[in-house]
Amino acid sequence: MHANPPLAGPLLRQARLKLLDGGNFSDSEIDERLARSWRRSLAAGLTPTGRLAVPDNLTAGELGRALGRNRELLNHSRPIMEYLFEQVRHSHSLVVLADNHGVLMHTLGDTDFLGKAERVALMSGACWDERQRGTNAIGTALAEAAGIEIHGDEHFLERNTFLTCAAAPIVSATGELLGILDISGDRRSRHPHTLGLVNTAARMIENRLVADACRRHLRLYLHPDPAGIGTVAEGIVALSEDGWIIGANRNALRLLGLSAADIGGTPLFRAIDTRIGDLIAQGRRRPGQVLALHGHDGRTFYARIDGHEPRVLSVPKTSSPQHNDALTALDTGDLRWRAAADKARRILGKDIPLLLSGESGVGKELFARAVHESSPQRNGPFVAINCAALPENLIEAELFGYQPGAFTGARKEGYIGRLREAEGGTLFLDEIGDMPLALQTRLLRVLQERKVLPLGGGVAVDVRFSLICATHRDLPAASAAGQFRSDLYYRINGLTLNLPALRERNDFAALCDKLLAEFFPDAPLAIEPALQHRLAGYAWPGNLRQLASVLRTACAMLDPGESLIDWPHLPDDLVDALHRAPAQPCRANAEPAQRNLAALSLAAIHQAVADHAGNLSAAARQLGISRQTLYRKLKGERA
Ligand SMILES: Nc1ncnc2c1ncn2[C@@H]1O[C@H](COP(=O)(O)OP(=O)(O)OP(=O)(O)O)[C@@H](O)[C@H]1O
Repeated sequence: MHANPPLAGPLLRQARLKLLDGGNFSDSEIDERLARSWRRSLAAGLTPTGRLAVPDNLTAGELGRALGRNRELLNHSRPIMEYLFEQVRHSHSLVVLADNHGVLMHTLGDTDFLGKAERVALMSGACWDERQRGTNAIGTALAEAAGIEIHGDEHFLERNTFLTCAAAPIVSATGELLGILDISGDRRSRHPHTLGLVNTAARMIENRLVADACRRHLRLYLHPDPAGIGTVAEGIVALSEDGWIIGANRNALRLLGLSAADIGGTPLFRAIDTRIGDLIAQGRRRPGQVLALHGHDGRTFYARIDGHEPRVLSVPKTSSPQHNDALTALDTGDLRWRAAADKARRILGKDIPLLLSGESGVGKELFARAVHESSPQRNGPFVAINCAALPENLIEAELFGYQPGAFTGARKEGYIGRLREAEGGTLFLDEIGDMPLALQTRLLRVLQERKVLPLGGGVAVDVRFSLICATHRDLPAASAAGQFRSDLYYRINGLTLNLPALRERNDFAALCDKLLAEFFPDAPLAIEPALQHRLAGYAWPGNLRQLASVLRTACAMLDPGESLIDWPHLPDDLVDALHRAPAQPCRANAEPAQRNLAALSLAAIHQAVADHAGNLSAAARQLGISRQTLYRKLKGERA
C-alpha cells in the first residue's frame, strides 16, 4: 500500500480537461492507478459532469441486513473509528466504514462542510462503488484492493471534486476483502499523513478481526524484532492442530513470504524451520514468553504463542477459497471446514481412501458428494450406502451382488451389487462403524484384492472406485473394543477428516444466508440481526440438518411479502430451547448503528425480545408497553 504521488497541479488539470473533453487523456500523464480508475469509470458509462442515474441508497431494510452481515467488521471497527475521529476532529472530516460493495455502514464526524445533497451521499446506506460514482477513494481502494488517496480533481465526477479522501482496505484472516476504512473531508483540509493514518487504523481493525476469528486456534504473533510483537505491525498466524496455516493477517503473509492463496494449503514448516509439536511444547514450557524462530533463509523471527492448550487446539477454523469446484460451492468460510476441504483436494484421483468423522448432521454425505464432484471421476457414479440402514440379512447381497437364484426371493436375473455399481466412480459407505463384523471381513477382502465375488459363486469381477467412508463413532475405540476390525480401519482411513459441529463453526451468518438463498433463490430473505446472534450462540445438537429444517419451517411461516425471519416464525420447541439457554451478550445491538430515535427504539425492542427468548409479553413488560403495541411495532417494521 502506498500513497499515489501527489500530482503536480497543472499536469492533473491538463489531464482533467481532456477527461472532460470526451475522455481523451493519455495514461502516461497521470498516476497509473488513477488512469486505470478513470478508464473503469468511463467503461461503466459515467460522464464526469453527468447526474447519478438511479438513487442508489439502500432501503432501511436492506441496510439492516447489510449491517447484520457485517456485524463483526462493525464491532471491531467502531472503537478504532472513534479513535481515528479524535485524530481528525478539528479538520472538518468524516470517518467512514464501507462494506465490500462500497456501501457505507457507519460514519462518524463533522458534516458541516457538506451541503444537503452531499450529506445524503455520505450517509449510511449510500453506495460508493466506482461503477456508480466513478473514481473515489472508497470505490477505487475496493477496485485496486489497496490503500489510496483521491484528492480534488482526481475524482471522476465533477460533483465530488470538492473532496479529499484517503481509504484503505480491511482484509480477513483468510485474505478476503471485507470493507474499506476512509477519511473524507473538504479538499482544502488535505493532510499528507491522512493515508498513513487510515492504513494504520485499517491494520488495527484487521488485527482485531484476525485475532478474534482465530481465537480458538493456536496463534503465533510474529515480528522480526521482539519489540514489534503487540504492535500494529505484528504478524498473526493461526494454525490447525497439525500445523497448517489456516489464517493470517497481511503482515504475517509479507513476513513469511506467502500470499493469501497459500492460506489453508501451506504447513508452517514450509515457511519456518520448526514443527508444530515443538512449538506447542515450547509454548507450554514458557507461556507468554517470546521465542526465536528461524526461516529457511536464515532470517530470525520472534514469536509469542497463544492458544496452545489441547482443548483450544481441538477446535480450529478459516482460509480462502481459491478453487472453483463443488467443494468451494459448499464453503461458507469456516476455517476448520475449509482446511478439511483443502486436504481432501490433495488426494483427489490418488486412490487414497477418505474417512469422514463428525457428529450426525454436520454434512458428511454432502462433503463426500462434493469430493466426488470435484474429482477426476466426477462423471462416474456416486453410490451411497448407509450401512446402518440396511437389514443385516440383505446387506451382503446388496453390497456384493448375487448370481441368478442364489437365494430364495432373489431376482431371477441376479444382481451386480452396489460395489460394482460404483465402478469408475465413488463408493460412499455411510455409518461404516455400524457394519456387522462378518461383512467387515468381506469388505476388507474386496478392498485388498479389488475384486468382488457375488453370492452364489461365479467369477470374481474387478472393481475400480474411490472409497469414502463416514462415521459418527469413535472407530479406534470401537477397534480396541473388538467391535470394528482394526485392519479394516487402517484400510479405510488413508486420510481422516473430522468435520466441525455447527456450534464450533465461525460462519453461522454465511451458512444461514446460503440456506435461505437455496430455499428462496428469487427473494432475498434475512434473519433479524439480534435473533441471528441468539441462534448463532445455540448448541444445535442436530447440526446443519437441524438448522436447515428450522430455516425451512421459518420461511414457510412468513406472510406473503415478508422477508425478515424473526422470533414468531421459529418452531416452538426451538424457542423453548433458546429460552432455556443462557442469552449471549449482544454487543452490536447495544450499539445501534443508526443513531436516530426510531432506530434506537427498535433496537431496544429487539434487545428486549431477544432477552426474553421471543416471549413478547415479557418483553413488553420490560419495555413498559402493551403486548399489542410491541407486536404492532414489530409488524410495522416488517411492513
Ligand atoms: N454445507 C451445507 N450447506 C447446506 N446444507 C447443508 C450443508 N451441510 C449439511 N447440510 C444440511 O444438513 C443435512 C444433513 O447433511 P448430511 O446428510 O450430509 O449430514 P451427515 O453428517 O452425513 O449426517 P448423518 O451422520 O446423520 O448421516 C443435509 O440434508 C442438508 O440439509
